[in-house]
Amino acid sequence: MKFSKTNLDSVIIVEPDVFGDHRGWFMETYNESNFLKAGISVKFVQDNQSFSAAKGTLRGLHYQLNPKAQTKLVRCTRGSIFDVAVDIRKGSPTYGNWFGVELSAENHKQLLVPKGFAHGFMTLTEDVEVQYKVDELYAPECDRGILWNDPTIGIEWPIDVEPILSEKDQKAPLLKNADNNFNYGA
Ligand SMILES: Cc1cn([C@H]2C[C@H](O)[C@@H](COP(=O)(O)OP(=O)(O)O[C@H]3O[C@H](C)C(=O)[C@H](O)[C@H]3O)O2)c(=O)[nH]c1=O
Repeated sequence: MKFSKTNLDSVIIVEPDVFGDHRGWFMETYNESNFLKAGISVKFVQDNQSFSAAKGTLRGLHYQLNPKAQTKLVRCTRGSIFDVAVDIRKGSPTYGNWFGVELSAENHKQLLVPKGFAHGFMTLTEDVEVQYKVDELYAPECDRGILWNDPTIGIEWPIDVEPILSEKDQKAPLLKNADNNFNYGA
């Protein structure tokens, strides 16, 4: 299992070891001991899965406020997505900066999105399944969003068509107007 840093501290790309043979392949998709050895201490309590039928579906940018903030370990098990994390910790040297990476059933890559970061993805194919582990239970009262194309963040989404969005995501606020109780270093 390989852990790679990104331009955002604590946002990590995780690449499991894949064991192929004549039947196909096997991989450990999560291993607590490997994460602890990599200095990542997290206790996941919920697994999520979503299906998006159309290419260009965009889910995000989402996060849960403290005290229900979530660390997420995201992977794509069918098709392909462009997965994005945005630093929304006030006072962070990378506040408002984003990182994106292609996660796919093919490349087996995962993205660790820590508390204090908004998360979203755009599907790059049809019939996409995304699975992710979170370390806090769903708390709708703490569920918040930021507008996917907030110009102050400037995410370079890879498909230049109008994305398919939920009503909630269409109405999400800009980062500067979003509820935010994340402070860098807190
Ligand atoms: C997140 C969540 C949702 N739900 C229910 C609430 C709604 O009735 C329905 C769809 O929820 P939502 O539209 O928020 O789903 P997504 O747009 O896929 O949002 C998720 O996708 C983005 C990329 C994220 O990072 C978040 O984890 C999460 O917000 O599932 C639950 O019952 N439990 C949950 O943990």
